[in-house]
Amino acid sequence: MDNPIVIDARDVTLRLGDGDAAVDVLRGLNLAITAGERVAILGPSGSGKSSAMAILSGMERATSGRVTIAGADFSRLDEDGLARARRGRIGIVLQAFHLIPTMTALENVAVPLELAGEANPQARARAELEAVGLGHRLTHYPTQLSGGEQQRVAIARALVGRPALIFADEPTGNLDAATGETIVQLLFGRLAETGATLVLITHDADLARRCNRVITMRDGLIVSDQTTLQTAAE
Ligand SMILES: Nc1ncnc2c1ncn2[C@@H]1O[C@H](COP(=O)(O)OP(=O)(O)OP(=O)(O)O)[C@@H](O)[C@H]1O
Repeated sequence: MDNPIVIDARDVTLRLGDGDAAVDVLRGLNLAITAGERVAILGPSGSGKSSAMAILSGMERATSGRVTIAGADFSRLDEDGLARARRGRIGIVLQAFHLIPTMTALENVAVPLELAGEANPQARARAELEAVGLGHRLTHYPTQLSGGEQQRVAIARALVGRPALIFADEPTGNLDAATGETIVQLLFGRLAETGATLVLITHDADLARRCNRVITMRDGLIVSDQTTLQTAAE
């Protein structure tokens, strides 16, 4: 059987600003992504990558068009509905980690489970941190962790609720090359273990090539969509 479609975007547009200041940031995005794919979205600054991610991850509503994510029609939901729909479906890893500074690593990772009212948040958060090699840093605060360690916590937080989809926006952008490589390997390893689908936003063509599909955006449109020969093991 074919893998299910986890992202189905049809004719998605995004217009920001009013009147003369209005900008057509997305000008008709069509995209279908199936479960287990690792998709890079590449493109120059201002091409609309982050805006596409904001819509596909339910952080922002499209101006027009239809977005279905893991079975939920995001285009019909209001802000509260989007927040609920994101929970359990979507995990996000950002360049600047975005951990909560007043919470320990363990508490940060438990947050999505607590918000979702799930059982045993602390025990599951601990297991997830152990899976990213941070079992010895459970009670450390973000400022007590290196950049690479903070990104491991962010990966654990993104995956702990077992979402169908992970969005990563320049996940190695704040890390040196060696640490970035370790983080990419860790992220891809955890994706293979959990079965989550990846959408990776990047400027970095080398990083994009690690994915099995590379989409290039320019001026609010997809201008190329190529499947590569990468396999899940790489
Ligand atoms: N609130 C806004 N009002 C008007 N235009 C906006 C607004 N936010 C973003 N834009 C414009 O939308 C376009 C796409 O921005 P977006 O951040 O999605 O691009 P990007 O490809 O992710 O760029 P980068 O790689 O630099 O992050 C840019 O031209 C930007 O100036």
